[in-house]
Amino acid sequence: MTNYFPIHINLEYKTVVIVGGGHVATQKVASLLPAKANIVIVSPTLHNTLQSLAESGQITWKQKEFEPRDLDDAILIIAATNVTAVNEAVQEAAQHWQLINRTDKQSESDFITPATVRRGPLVVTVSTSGASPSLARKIKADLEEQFDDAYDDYVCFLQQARLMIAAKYDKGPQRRAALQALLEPNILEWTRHGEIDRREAYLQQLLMGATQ
Ligand SMILES: C[C@@]1(CC(=O)O)c2cc3[nH]c(cc4nc(cc5[nH]c(cc(n2)[C@H]1CCC(=O)O)[C@@](C)(CC(=O)O)[C@@H]5CCC(=O)O)C(CC(=O)O)=C4CCC(=O)O)c(CCC(=O)O)c3CC(=O)O
Ligand SMILES: NC(=O)C1=CN([C@@H]2O[C@H](COP(=O)(O)OP(=O)(O)OC[C@H]3O[C@@H](n4cnc5c(N)ncnc54)[C@H](O)[C@@H]3O)[C@@H](O)[C@H]2O)C=CC1
Repeated sequence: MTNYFPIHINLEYKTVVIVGGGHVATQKVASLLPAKANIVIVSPTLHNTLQSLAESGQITWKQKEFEPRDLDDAILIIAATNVTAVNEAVQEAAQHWQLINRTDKQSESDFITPATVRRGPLVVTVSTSGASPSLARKIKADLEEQFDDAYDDYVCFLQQARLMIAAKYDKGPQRRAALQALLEPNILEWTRHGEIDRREAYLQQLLMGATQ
């Protein structure tokens, strides 16, 4: 089994080339779009969902069969055609500095993509290291329930509160105690119920030094 190293890459304005424009390519595009990558699809055909994204300029579609020069600017490459020989040719054409994901052959991939739950800044990913992609998908569905939509606003609040606490207290025990007190479970509940005033009052207390 490969022990993959999990990282979160900033792909903004970086080019990701996907060869193939079918179901699997559509799944990969869905997880790449929030990362604001420059997504280029090389494929003679395009899945319906991807057609509208191409029309609105959110992705670039090169309507053609794969050629090695299609990979020129790619930092990441996803080989997602239904033809093994084409996926092999994509792998062959990749330079040593380009990372490739063979969607049909895990053992030949430099990276694999996890199942991902996004709630604003909160990103929860699941991987089975390729052992069972379906299990990764199932665990994701469970996590979607556990981390409901309220987490978006909740984590954004924690981010702002953390900045305010850092501005108020120097590094040290008082700052640590205030940051720790932010994990008070009521804050999530207040967020869920729209009780923003109570949440704000709690933060103001922390900023006045009340952490016990
Ligand atoms: C190694 C990896 C490489 C990669 O693609 O990155 C890979 C490889 C392969 N998947 C295959 C099949 C399926 N994959 C899914 C679903 C997902 N697959 C995803 C990731 C990964 N799939 C990477 C490992 C992830 C991990 O476990 O850590 C998810 C999580 C994320 C995503 O795709 O972005 C996404 C869920 C999306 C979501 O819900 O969010 C389903 C189920 C379904 O679609 O409902 C099936 C059918 C059931 C089955 O076969 O188990 C096959 C055989 C193909 C064939 O038969 O030819 C291979 C090839 C091989 O195993 O070598
Ligand atoms: N990693 C994963 O999560 C999964 C991987 N797979 C694998 O992914 C592969 C693709 O599956 P789907 O997307 O369902 O197939 P699909 O049939 O929906 O799409 C295949 C795409 O490849 C394109 N294509 C074919 N020849 C090409 C060429 N020479 N140059 C460029 N594009 C070309 C087709 O036009 C089509 O758009 C399968 O072979 C399967 O092994 C399948 C399920 C899940």
